[in-house]
Amino acid sequence: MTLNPPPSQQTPHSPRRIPNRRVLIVGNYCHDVLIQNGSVVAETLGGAASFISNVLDSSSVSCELVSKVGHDFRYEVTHSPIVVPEKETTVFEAYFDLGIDGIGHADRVLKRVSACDPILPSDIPDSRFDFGMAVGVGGEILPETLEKMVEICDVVAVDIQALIRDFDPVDGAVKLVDLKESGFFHILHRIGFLKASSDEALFMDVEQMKQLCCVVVTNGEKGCRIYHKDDEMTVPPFLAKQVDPTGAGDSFLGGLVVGLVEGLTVPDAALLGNLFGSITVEHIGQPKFDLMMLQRVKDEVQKRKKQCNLSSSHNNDYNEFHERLSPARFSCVDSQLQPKLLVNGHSCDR
Ligand SMILES: Nc1ncnc2c1ncn2[C@@H]1O[C@H](COP(=O)(O)OP(=O)(O)OP(=O)(O)O)[C@@H](O)[C@H]1O
Ligand SMILES: O[C@H]1[C@H](O)[C@@H](O)[C@H](O)[C@@H](O)[C@H]1O
Repeated sequence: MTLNPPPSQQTPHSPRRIPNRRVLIVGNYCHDVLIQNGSVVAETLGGAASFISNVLDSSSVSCELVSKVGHDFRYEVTHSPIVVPEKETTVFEAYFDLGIDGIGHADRVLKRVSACDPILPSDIPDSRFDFGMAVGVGGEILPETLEKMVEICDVVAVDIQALIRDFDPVDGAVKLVDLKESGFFHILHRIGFLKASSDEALFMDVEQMKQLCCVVVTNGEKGCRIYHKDDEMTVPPFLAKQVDPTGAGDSFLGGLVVGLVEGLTVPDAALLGNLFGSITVEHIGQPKFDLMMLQRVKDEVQKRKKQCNLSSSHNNDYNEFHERLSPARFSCVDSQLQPKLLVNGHSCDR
């Protein structure tokens, strides 16, 4: 199975004089408060946009980020957000001791306790991009925002959490609505990739969506599964010692897009996604990727591209790529230093 990136969903536009910028990330930064047994165990920079830009920046993939925060935003970030002085930054509380259902599904209960402004089409630059990533966390992506993204980006990857989250009016608890009722359904035939966790995938019809775009369902320590038209396949995980699952799906999506921008096939790019996801669960908050590991991954990606160019028969053998990436992944050993406050009992031993 090849599962190559779907062709671009470009709308007709005049011939380009200026080359595309590479990746546009749209989604608000937030403050994450991690709570266990009634106590705050960590406060960190959050938001899918922050985890994704961390992966892209670390992998030297140039990106532009559109994000809104309030006057109280606390973090130094590489990609400056738009500050809305009269608003507060989006805040999520993540409760790690509620709602664990015994079979590893709900690893945390999330409450959005404050929400910054939505991102409007006019907040997004008018340039063209190779990839767009619609990665809201607190309802900040509007249907018209996504419409603008599909117009200016060759391929758009969407995290379903940006589309199907609803928030309890009293305590902000995150609820999910069916994708068909989300108000975004009419735009989805124009996107390239839809990423969902296995819990979120229950809120869409995968059989229907895989006809419209490439669907990627992540499944924690089990890796991920890709669906496109009549093809589907599982892409294996990397072993990790889980400390905090926050941001794993975001880093996964970052790794997937790094692979696609580099010209890898979808399964190979998903392997990079699994790699960055597995490293992220070993950290509380934003992972700092080991420089040696990043260099080894870059080298392996280049080797893989050469190999695929030489022989199309290698295209489907992503197991070999997995074997080559595994040692690179284990050069990143600082997980031993992390306090293990948020282990959920679903981690793997190396
Ligand atoms: N315990 C783990 N061991 C190894 N890899 C993991 C583990 N947890 C997550 N991953 C990797 O990260 C990817 C994304 O994880 P997951 O499916 O938990 O996403 P998610 O629920 O969207 O995460 P989040 O909402 O916390 O960002 C997985 O497909 C897998 O590759
Ligand atoms: O920082 C986290 C992270 O981005 C998660 O993917 C998202 O589900 C949460 O809402 C957010 O607080």
